[in-house]
Amino acid sequence: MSKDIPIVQKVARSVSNSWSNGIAGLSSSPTTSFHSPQASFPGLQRSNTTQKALKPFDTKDIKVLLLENVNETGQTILREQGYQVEAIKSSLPEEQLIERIKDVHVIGIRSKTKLTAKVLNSAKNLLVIGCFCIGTNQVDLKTAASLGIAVFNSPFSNSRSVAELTIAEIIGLARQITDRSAELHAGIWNKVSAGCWEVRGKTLGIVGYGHIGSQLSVLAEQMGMQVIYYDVVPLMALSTSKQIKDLETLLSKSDFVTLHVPETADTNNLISTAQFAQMRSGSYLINNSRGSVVDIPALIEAMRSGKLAGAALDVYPNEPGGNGDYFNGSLNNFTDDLRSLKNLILTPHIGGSTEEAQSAIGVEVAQFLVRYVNEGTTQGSVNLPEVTLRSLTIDEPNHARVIYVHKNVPGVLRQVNNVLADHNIDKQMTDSRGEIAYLMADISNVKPDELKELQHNLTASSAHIRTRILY
Ligand SMILES: NC(=O)C1=CN([C@@H]2O[C@H](COP(=O)(O)OP(=O)(O)OC[C@H]3O[C@@H](n4cnc5c(N)ncnc54)[C@H](O)[C@@H]3O)[C@@H](O)[C@H]2O)C=CC1
Ligand SMILES: O=C(O)CCC(=O)C(=O)O
Repeated sequence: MSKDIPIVQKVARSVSNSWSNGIAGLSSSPTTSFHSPQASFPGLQRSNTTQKALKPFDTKDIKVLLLENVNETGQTILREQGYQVEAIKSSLPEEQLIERIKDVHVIGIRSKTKLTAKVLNSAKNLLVIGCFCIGTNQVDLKTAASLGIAVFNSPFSNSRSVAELTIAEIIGLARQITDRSAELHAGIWNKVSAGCWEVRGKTLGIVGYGHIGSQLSVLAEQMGMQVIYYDVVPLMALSTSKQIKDLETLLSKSDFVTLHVPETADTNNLISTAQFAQMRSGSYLINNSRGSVVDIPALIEAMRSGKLAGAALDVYPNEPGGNGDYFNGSLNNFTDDLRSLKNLILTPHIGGSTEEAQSAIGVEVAQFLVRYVNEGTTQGSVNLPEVTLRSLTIDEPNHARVIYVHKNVPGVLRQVNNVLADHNIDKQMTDSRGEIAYLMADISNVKPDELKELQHNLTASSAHIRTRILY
């Protein structure tokens, strides 16, 4: 298979000046020395104008910490901005994370790093979090929003990879491939057909018909499977698949059940003893979603009793921060039981681990991070309101961009506009999400020595969470 990574849309170096109450280490003396602009996000620009790229401080003052082996594509985009990027292959335990996160402005993680309230409260300079994956359950999104820290993810760049892994597992379980392979690796020739099946004509029950579930349904139908799905919201059925009104009915009709739901309070132990009882005898369960979704002791019991003919697990309640011989009792006390079971495919959370997915995720999330740091754009954020303004251009030399994250309470806009009253507000956009609101305003005729006062006055409001001024 080709190792070539897909052509990556490079983000040109384009860093705005930033005057932020939360950033230590950045220059506090903005100048008017505007630099040659480059277009980094063409879609957001007006035609025939060139985006302004401003650098009153050295871009290497932006510190980025990337954990969990974030793909080279993402690292390159961030380095090309001039940011100081440190990339580590594993995740970090909480105490080390608290130490390391203190002075970074940007952190990039995948599914293992837990950004809890305790960790976030120690991240005094943190502007933005990039989850280089789909799931964001590892981040305390509410606390992040309350601190004015934006969170981005990659909503579907690895969906196809997870769907393809699931297809491989459906056939692998039906034919007991991993058992036969393990036997032959041990020198045992065991040619059997009992309990091995074609998948054609069998019923696949998909729980969670989002990006992954619906993609999987198309692939499964192409192999001649009948697809039914259960989701908490009504969703358009692709091809000939059918939505089922409740989980119990889906479980009782499916030969293969596969889970593609997020980790939430409602999906915790979604499949437990009662649900295994509702499944068909000799059916199969696949969990490529999150470890909390399946009650593993109940699964072990269902496998031992013969109720299940096989299962595949890619995710576990506790997963190690890096690679190594961790699949023992130290993290999860049921690992020995799992390892002893036949026709149980165990994979180390590799659903999204393909070259294609990782390089695409690297680009997508790094671009979100750059846009947020340089321009304040929250489009794509999973925890802040989505706000964007078209770029400032070199035709607007004395403009500044005010970014104001604040509590969503009455009277704030009046206060902000009073502070900005001496300037023309060229464009302004504000939106709220729950208790948090996000305002962006481009103002003209701003002299460099007025920036400090603007910053001070905006920060004075009791509703203030975070103010940045880009100019
Ligand atoms: N193993 C791996 O490497 C990977 C695992 N994942 C996991 O897969 C999950 C699903 O990913 P996507 O399909 O992209 O998410 P998605 O958000 O597109 O779809 C999830 C679907 O689940 C439904 N849902 C939520 N709660 C439900 C419940 N209680 N019962 C039934 N349906 C429910 C939602 O309505 C939605 O349609 C992610 O949240 C992530 O945890 C994602 C990528 C890679
Ligand atoms: O590849 C990873 O680290 C995480 C994949 C995953 O679970 C996700 O995208 O939610």
